[in-house]
Amino acid sequence: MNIDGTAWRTIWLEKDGHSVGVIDQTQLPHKFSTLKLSNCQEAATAISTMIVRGAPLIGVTGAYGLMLALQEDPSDNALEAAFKQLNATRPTAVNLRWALKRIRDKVKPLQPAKRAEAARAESALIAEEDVAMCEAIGNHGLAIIQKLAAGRPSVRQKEPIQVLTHCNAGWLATVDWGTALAPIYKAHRAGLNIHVWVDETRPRNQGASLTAYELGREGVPHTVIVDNAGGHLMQQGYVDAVVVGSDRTTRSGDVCNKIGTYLKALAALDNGVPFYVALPASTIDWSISDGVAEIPIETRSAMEVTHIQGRNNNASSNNQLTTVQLTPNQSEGFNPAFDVTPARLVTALITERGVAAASETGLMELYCDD
Ligand SMILES: CSC[C@@H](O)[C@@H](O)C(=O)COP(=O)(O)O
Repeated sequence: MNIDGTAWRTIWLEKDGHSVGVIDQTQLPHKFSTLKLSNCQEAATAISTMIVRGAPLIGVTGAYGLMLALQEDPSDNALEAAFKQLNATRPTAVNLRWALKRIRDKVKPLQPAKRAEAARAESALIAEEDVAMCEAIGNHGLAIIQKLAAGRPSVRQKEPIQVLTHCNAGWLATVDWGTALAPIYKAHRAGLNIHVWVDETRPRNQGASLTAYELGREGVPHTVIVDNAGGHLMQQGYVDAVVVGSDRTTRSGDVCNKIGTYLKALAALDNGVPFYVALPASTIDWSISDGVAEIPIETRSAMEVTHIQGRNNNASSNNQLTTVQLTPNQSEGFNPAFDVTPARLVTALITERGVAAASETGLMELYCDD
C-alpha cells in the first residue's frame, strides 16, 4: 500500500537474498523506518517486541525466521530449536504456528544443504498467498459495503457509509491490503463515500498509531475515537457496520481479536449494527471449537497499561518518542492482550473464499475440500 506515493509491503527479502526487511511498527506513526533481520533471534525479537505484529504478518515473519535459522545451521536439532523459539514469541495468533509448521513440513524431508533455500521459497509463497487472500477478502467485503450503502434510506444516501474498526487489521498487520481494512480500501478506490471510526485500542494504541496512519496515507477519511466511545456512536446511529480482524477463529466461528473487540460486538448486537470479522484461512484453528475455553490469551507487560508512549511536543524535546507514567507508583496493572467474541455475536465472517456464517456449517461450506 501507499506511503507518500511509494508502494510498500510490510516484509521483504533483502537484495542480498539472505536477510529480511521489515517496517519498524514501534516507531509509527511518528517515524517511518525499516530494519534488517539477519538471524533467527532478531526475527523472534521483532515479533515479541511488536516491531512486526498482526496475525498474518507474525506468521510470515516466523516463516522467514526459520529460513534465517536454517541458513546458519540446517540440522534437525537447529530446526526444532528455532521452531520452538519462534513459536513461543506470541501465543494467541494461530498464523504463527501454522506458518512455522508449513516451513518445517516442507524442509524436514530434505537434505540439510537444501533446507534454507526451500524455506526461502516457501516463505515467499506464504507472503504472496497472504497478499492474494487479503485482496480477495477486500473484494468480498466490498460487496457487503456496497449493499449496506445501497440499503440506506434515500435521505442518508449522500452521507458517508460509516465503518467502525478496532485495533489494526490493515496492511501493516498483514503483508499487504489487510483483512478488516481491505474492504475499506476497495470501497474507497471504487469511489464510495466511506468514513472510518478508528478505536484508539489501548493499551498499545494500534488504532490511533497504525490504523490512522495507514488510512491517512491512502487518503481514507477517518476519525480516531477513544475505545469507550463506540457504544455511544452506535446508539446515535453513527455506525453502519463494525469490521474487525481475527487472531484465531475456531471451527465453530468464535473469534479471538484484540482486547476490547468483545465489548464492541455486544454494543453492536444491542444496537442492531452488523458485526463482521475479516480473516484469511491461515487464521482458522480447526482443532478447537470453544474459543473462550481453548484459545490461549497472551498477557503482556503491565507497563503497557501503567505507561503510554507518544511524541513529546515540548520545544526542547526535538519531537522524540517519550514514555510517560499514567498510574500511581503503587498501582498494579493487568494486561490481557486479546479477548474472544462468541460466534453468536458475529453477523458473518468475510474470508478469501467468500462470506460465511460464523458457525461450523458456515465455514465448512467454504472449506470442505481442504
Ligand atoms: C489482520 S490482523 C487481525 C489481528 O491480528 C489484529 O486485529 C490484532 O488484534 C493484532 O494484534 P497485535 O497485538 O497488534 O498483534
